[in-house]
Amino acid sequence: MTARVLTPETLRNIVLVSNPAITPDGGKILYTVARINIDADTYESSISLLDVATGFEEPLQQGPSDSCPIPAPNGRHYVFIRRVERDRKQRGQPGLELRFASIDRPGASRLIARVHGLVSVSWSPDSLRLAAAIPVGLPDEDVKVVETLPVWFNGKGFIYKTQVKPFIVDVYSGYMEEIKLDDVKWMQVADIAWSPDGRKIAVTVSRVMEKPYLRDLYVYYLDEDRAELVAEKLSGFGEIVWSPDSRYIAYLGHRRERGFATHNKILVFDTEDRGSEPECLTCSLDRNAVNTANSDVRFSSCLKKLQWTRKGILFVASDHGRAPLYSVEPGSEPTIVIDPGEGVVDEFSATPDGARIAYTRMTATEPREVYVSDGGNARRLTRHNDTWLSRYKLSKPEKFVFKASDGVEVEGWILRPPEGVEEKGWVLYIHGGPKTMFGYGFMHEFHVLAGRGYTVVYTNPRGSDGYSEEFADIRCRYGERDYQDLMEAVEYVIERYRLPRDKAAVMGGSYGGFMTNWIIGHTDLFKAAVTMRSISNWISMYGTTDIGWYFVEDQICCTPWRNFEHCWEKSPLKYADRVKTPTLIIHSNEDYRCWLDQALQLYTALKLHGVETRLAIFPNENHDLSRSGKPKHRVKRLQLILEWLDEHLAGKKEEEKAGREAGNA
Ligand SMILES: CSCC[C@H](NC=O)C(=O)N[C@@H](CC(C)C)C(=O)N[C@@H](Cc1ccccc1)C(=O)O
Repeated sequence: MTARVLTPETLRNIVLVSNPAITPDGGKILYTVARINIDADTYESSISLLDVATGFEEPLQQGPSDSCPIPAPNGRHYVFIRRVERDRKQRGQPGLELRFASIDRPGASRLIARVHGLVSVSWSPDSLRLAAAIPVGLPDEDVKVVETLPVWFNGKGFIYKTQVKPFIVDVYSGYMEEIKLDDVKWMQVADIAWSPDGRKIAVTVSRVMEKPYLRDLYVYYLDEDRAELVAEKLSGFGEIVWSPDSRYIAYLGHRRERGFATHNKILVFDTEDRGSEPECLTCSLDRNAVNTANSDVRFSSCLKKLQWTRKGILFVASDHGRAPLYSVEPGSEPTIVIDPGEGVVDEFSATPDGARIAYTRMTATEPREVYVSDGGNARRLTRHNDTWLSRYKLSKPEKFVFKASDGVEVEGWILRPPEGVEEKGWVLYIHGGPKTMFGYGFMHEFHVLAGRGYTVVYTNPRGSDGYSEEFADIRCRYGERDYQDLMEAVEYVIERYRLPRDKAAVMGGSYGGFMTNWIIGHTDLFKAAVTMRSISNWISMYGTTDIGWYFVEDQICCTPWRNFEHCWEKSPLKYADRVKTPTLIIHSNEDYRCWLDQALQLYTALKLHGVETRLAIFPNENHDLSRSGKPKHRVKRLQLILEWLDEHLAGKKEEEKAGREAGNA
C-alpha cells in the first residue's frame, strides 16, 4: 500500500499561525491565521482571538488579508495591518492599511493610515497614539533616475527614493507627525519604542547612506520636542526595548566584531549616564540572540524580538538547531524560561509582569501552533494542523554528530522516506546564510522529498548559526572549512547509514546555492544538483545584491578593485569548466539579493561546457520564492525539483527513453 505522503500540493493543507500577541492582563491572545489557497494563488489571512482560560476562539477580523494584531496597553484596543488590492492605475499607491479596532467588536475596524509598509510600531502607554517607523516615498517611475543607495531591495522593489522615518500617529484622528531627530538628510529607521513612563521615544536609525549598517540610538523627549544621541555606530538587528522604569534601553545587535558573522547580543544602555559603556547581557552565552532556524511555513509577524518585563528581558537564541526562549537581567546570566525541547520558540509576547508568555512553537514534524506558559507550565492552545497531519505519514529526522577532521563537532540530521515509500536515493541539502541553521524548523520541502523516496541529509557546517561566534565566522574562507565539513558529513552518512554513494544529489538555496555550485566544481560525487537563488560570481554580485555593497567585501574579503583575484578564486564560476554534474538552476527574476545574472552566467557556462543543465526562471518572484512565493509557483518549483531528481537518481529518464524506444520498435 502506498503511504499518504506530503507532496508539492499538500502546501494547501498547512495553516500558518503567527504573531501571538498577548493582552496586558494575560487573558487573551490575538494572532494571525493564514492559509495557502493554491487555486486562487494567494495567501488568505485573518485575525483570531483566543481566550487563554477556556481555549475558546473567535474570529476578530475575517480577512482575507488581515495580519499583525498589536494590542494596546489598555487591553481593549488593537491595531492591525490590512493588505489592499490595487489595480494597475493605483500602482505606487500604498498597499497597506493600518487599522484600529476594539477587541470586543469582532469585524469592526477603522482606518488610521494608508502606508507602503510598517517597519515597527509601539503603543503609547495611554493607548492613544503609536510611535511608528514608516517607509515614505516609494517611487513608481517608468524611467528610474537614481542618485541614492541602495537602489533596490528584495521583496520591496526599487526603493531608491524610500526612507523609513519615525512618526507619532494618533489612532483616533489618524493625524501623523514626523519626529525630528536631527538635521538628518537621509534616514532608515530600524526600530522605535515608546517608554513606559510615556515621556520618551527611542529610535534606532541608519543615517549614512553609504554605510547603512551603522545605526545610531536616539532618545526623543516628547515634553521638550528634542532628540539626544545615546549611542553611535551600532550594527545588527537594531531592535530596542525600554526597561520598565524607563531608564535603560536594551539594544539587539553588536559592533561588528566579526563583521556579518557577529552574533546579535543584548546591549543595555543607561540613558541617564551618557557615554557609559553598555552592558552586554548575552556575551557569556556566545549564541546569536535571534532565531535563525530555517522553515518554509512561516507567515509575517510584527512582534518584537525583545521584550523587557518586570521579570527580565526575554529573547530567543539559536542553539544547536533549537531556539529556546531566554530571560536575562542586567548583572545576571541568561536562563532558559521556555525550553521547546526538539523545537523552536518562533515568536513570543509576554504580559508586562512577565507572568504569562504567549508563543508559537514548531518542530521538524509540526508547523507552528500557539502555546502559553505561566511560570514554567507550558500548554498548547491551538491545533490547526492536527487533522491533516494525522492523515499523512511524516518521518521524524534523526540527529547525528560527527567529528570533523580538525576535531570540531558538526551536527546534522537525516530524514528517511516514510515507511512504505520506496527509497530512490538521497540528497545533501545545504542551508543559506551562511549564518542560519537547520534543526527543528518545519520544512515542508524536506517531507516532500522524503515522501518521493529521497532521504534528506542536512547539516550545520562551519559558518552556520546555533553555535559559537567563532563557529559562524568563515569570512574570507568560503568554500574551505565549510566545504570540508559538508564533504566529511557526506562520508560520515554514507558509512553510518549505508547510503548509496552512487545515488546522491546536492542542493541548496542562496549561500546553499553558492555551496552547491562550488561543490559541483570540486567533486563529481553527486549524480545531480539543484542550485537555487544561488551565487556563482562574487565580482558581479558586488554592487548588485540588496544586502549592501559591503557584503562581498566583508564576507569574501575582496572587491573588484582590491584582491580581484581572490573574488574570482572564490567564485564557483571559475570552476564551471570542470563541472560534470547534471544541474537544475532555479532563480526568480526579481531576486535582488542574488540577481538573475548569477544564474544566467552559471547556466551559460554549464551549457557551453556540455553539462546537462536546465534553467527555470520564475516571473514576479524574489529571493523568498520557496518560503513566500505565489502558491502555484511554489508547487511548480517543488515539481521541477522532484522531476530532476527522478530523472537523475531514480533513472526516470532512462526508463522513459527505453519505453519510447520500445514503443517505436
Ligand atoms: C545582513 S544578513 C547577511 C546575509 C543574509 N544572511 C541571512 O541569512 C543573506 O541574505 N544571505 C544570503 C546569502 C548572501 C546573499 C550571500 C542567504 O544565504 N540567504 C539565506 C538565508 C535566509 C533565510 C531566510 C530569510 C532570509 C535569508 C536564504 O535565502 O535562504
